[in-house]
Amino acid sequence: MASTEYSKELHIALLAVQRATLLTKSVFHSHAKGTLDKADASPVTIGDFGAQALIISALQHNFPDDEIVAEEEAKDLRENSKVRQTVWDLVQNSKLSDDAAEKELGGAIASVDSMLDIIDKGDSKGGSKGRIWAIDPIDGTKGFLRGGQYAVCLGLMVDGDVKVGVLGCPNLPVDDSQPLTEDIGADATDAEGKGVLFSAVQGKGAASRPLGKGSLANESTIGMKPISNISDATFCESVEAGHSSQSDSVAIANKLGITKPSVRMDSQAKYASIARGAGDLYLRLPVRKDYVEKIWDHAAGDLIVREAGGQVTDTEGKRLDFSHGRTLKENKGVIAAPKDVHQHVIEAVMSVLGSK
Ligand SMILES: Nc1ncnc2c1ncn2[C@@H]1O[C@H](COP(=O)(O)OS(=O)(=O)O)[C@@H](OP(=O)(O)O)[C@H]1O
Ligand SMILES: [Mg+2]
Repeated sequence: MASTEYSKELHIALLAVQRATLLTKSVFHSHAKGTLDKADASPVTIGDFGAQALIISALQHNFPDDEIVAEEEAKDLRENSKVRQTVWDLVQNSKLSDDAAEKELGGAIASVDSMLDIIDKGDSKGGSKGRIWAIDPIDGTKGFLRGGQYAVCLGLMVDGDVKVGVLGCPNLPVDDSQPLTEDIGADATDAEGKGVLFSAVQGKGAASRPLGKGSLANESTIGMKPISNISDATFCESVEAGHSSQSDSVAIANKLGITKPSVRMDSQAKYASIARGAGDLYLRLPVRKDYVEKIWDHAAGDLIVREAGGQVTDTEGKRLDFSHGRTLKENKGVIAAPKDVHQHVIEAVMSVLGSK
């Protein structure tokens, strides 16, 4: 592998997200359909803990001095031995089939107690200094549970700036050119041709490759689709009306002359989908004034879209600011669009939200 800036970080992040995403898929298959009482926890809980443990263990092996901001903590596992054992069994059985890659990630976690300590290493406060990884082990909880879109998310920030981003999207089509449709998220799990790893390094563009089970070869460069007429745009938004205002998005679409209905999908799969040109815009419009977005819900997607030729800001046109700890407390909502139309979209957003 050529050694350029952040190439080791990218390589390890891809392998770590690949291994964790495969774990979440196995949880979906073994726990989603009727065995919940045995596990005494929801599959999302088991998948979240397992994926977080695997990613942090790989990061600690390779970058022991880096800090980590991750969504979960081990408290519930420490208190519930049945769930703890379920997660531990799963983590022990989640190995990449490529032995050399598994070795690069540091191999197996030594014991159940070290697994708990590893999960709790994601408690950094974040901030504007140093190297900090942001992890969302299962983003799009509801999507995961319904067999739709979800993403395993990992980003590296250096002094508050995102340098590397990786998204594991097991239920998106491998084919970058497949257009988004209304039902792309429904019942997609394990259908033929599904499962993608997206990545970006600052200044080096964005790429996709099949999630697969083995090597990371077959990378393709991705880019946003040029839009000649904004009224032809396809926009994505959250499935959950509580996460993004669906009435405001209709008003903004009207203002832009967009007639196509939105494509609703859970998770950072929205960022990935527009970055590969399968859709054009991502609107995340605040519903509750008091909600602050979390950095792990946006770090990887923000970089992947910007490296694919897009711009990502909040609803007032300010870049997302990852230097304020675990949240994006200086931003409200997210607007992602191809660079050359982004300002036009922001004007429509501000005129709709400003007139409320
Ligand atoms: N009120 C409110 N407003 C905005 N965002 C919220 C809100 N509440 C939660 N969240 C976060 O949304 C994350 C999932 O985002 P999605 O775009 O996938 O939403 S949805 O799943 O389609 O509903 C979700 O991430 P996960 O918990 O990892 O799924 C939350 O961090
Ligand atoms: Mg999330």
